[in-house]
Amino acid sequence: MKMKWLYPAALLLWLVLCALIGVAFASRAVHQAESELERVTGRLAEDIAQRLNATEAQLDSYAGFSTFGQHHGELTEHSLLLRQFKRHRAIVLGLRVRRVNEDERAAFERELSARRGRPVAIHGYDPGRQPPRFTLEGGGYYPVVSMMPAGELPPPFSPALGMDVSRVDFLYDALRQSQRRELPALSRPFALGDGRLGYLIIRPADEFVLQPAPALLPDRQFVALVLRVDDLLPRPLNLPPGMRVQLWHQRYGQQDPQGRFLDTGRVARGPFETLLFPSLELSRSTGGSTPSLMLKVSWQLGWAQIGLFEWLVMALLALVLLAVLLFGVNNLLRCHVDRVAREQELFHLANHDALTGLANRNLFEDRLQHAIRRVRRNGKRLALLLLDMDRFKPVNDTYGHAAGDRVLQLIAARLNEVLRGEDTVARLGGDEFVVLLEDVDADADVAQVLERLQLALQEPYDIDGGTVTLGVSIGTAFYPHDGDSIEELLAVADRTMYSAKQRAAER
Ligand SMILES: Nc1nc2c(ncn2[C@@H]2O[C@H](COP(=O)(O)OP(=O)(O)OP(=O)(O)O)[C@@H](O)[C@H]2O)c(=O)[nH]1
Repeated sequence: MKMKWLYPAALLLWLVLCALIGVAFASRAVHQAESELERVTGRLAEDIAQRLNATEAQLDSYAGFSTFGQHHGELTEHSLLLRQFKRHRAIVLGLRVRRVNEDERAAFERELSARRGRPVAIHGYDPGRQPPRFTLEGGGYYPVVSMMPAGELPPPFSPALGMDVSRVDFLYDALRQSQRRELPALSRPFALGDGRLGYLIIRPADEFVLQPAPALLPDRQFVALVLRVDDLLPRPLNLPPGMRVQLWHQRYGQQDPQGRFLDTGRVARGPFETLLFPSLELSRSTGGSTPSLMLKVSWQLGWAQIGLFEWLVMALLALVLLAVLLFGVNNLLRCHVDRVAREQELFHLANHDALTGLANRNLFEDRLQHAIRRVRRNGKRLALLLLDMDRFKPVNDTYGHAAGDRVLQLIAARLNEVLRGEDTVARLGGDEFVVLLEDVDADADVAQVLERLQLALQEPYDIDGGTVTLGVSIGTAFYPHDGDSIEELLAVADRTMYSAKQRAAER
């Protein structure tokens, strides 16, 4: 049996095992990455919530002192606000907004103009126009009644005094949210004057503080802060390679660029990496007292997930596996070769004569059987020659058994020399040999072989201590003429051999 397939099979097994090791290490890396993603997402969500809570606290204190300012003058309010701004760099602007009904509008504008010392009218804001166009429509208004600082203001707040918040959809949306929940609400982000992103946080002012100012009841007042988006998240973000952070307003879809607070952008990965490694993602709702932001952290994993140590361990495991497999295959092959050699040896011992190396009776009968079957098909003849040496016993008696053995070996060698390769010669025992000639065409051919055998075997044999000469008596039998079984053929050959021996003895 050929065992050459063992090497490719071992190589295939090795590749499969290497792939399994790779998968095990990769799944371990993915598991670690999942924990890391959870940790980073939790940390960011926590951070954002804390920052928004701090901003809400600023807004709460602004709500307090803005009404206080109405009693003690705006100068006091502004100086308190300025102090707050200095401590909290993220704050860009503080605003106070008040609801004014249509029938109160004229009185309100008069009062605001008198307070500001210049004409102030309620106006809308159309950011689509360059320069922006300020318009006004009927109904109720939410004009800005106070703002800080009053200098260079970012759109949509320039000029903000008297601007109707309800005409800016995203600001009005935040205002309505805060009104409904009686809690702070966030607007979507918008561009500040310096091009950076800002957002507005707004809440109703504390009405019980307004009690001593009946002129303002039943109007609702709101306070708002405009803050920089940059300060909503820790800087730098310190993200692992390949990680992407997206933060958007819950009232906008993830794909809507209007609601986007932050997007660190997709990280480029090779096609092989995207094919082999999974992409993980985790979303969290975050914010202050009313979570209004969505945080999504996605992570396309890649080669970087598997560290140098893991690569080394994998390479080592692969090498050890290869060595073990090659060792196993070599051992298997060696065992196989040994077994085949042992089988061949056993076969030889079972079918050959130990002294001369010629076929024994067993093998001879087998060959004869095969030859009879072949000849039955092709109609040819077989000849069986039975050889018995004359005067062999005296060799043993005179020169010893070892010399007799040597002579038997020399006889075998001469038989092999005289006969063709395809003829079978066997030792039946003692000094008796048998020859099988196949494809015999004519009797003359057999006679020729008999003569050659007799000449060769009658030549003197050199042994230790002298030279011996032997005779040989040969009996013949033909298949199918003399029988069609081995026993019949051997019996006929034995008879003719015996007659030949007698003739030789008489001479
Ligand atoms: N050395 C040796 N002698 C053997 C072996 N096997 C048998 N013999 C001997 O060979 C002899 C064969 O006997 P025979 O055939 O009667 O002897 P022979 O002198 O040839 O007599 P004829 O055949 O009548 O001429 C016996 O003496 C056996 O002991 C063997 O393996 N080695």
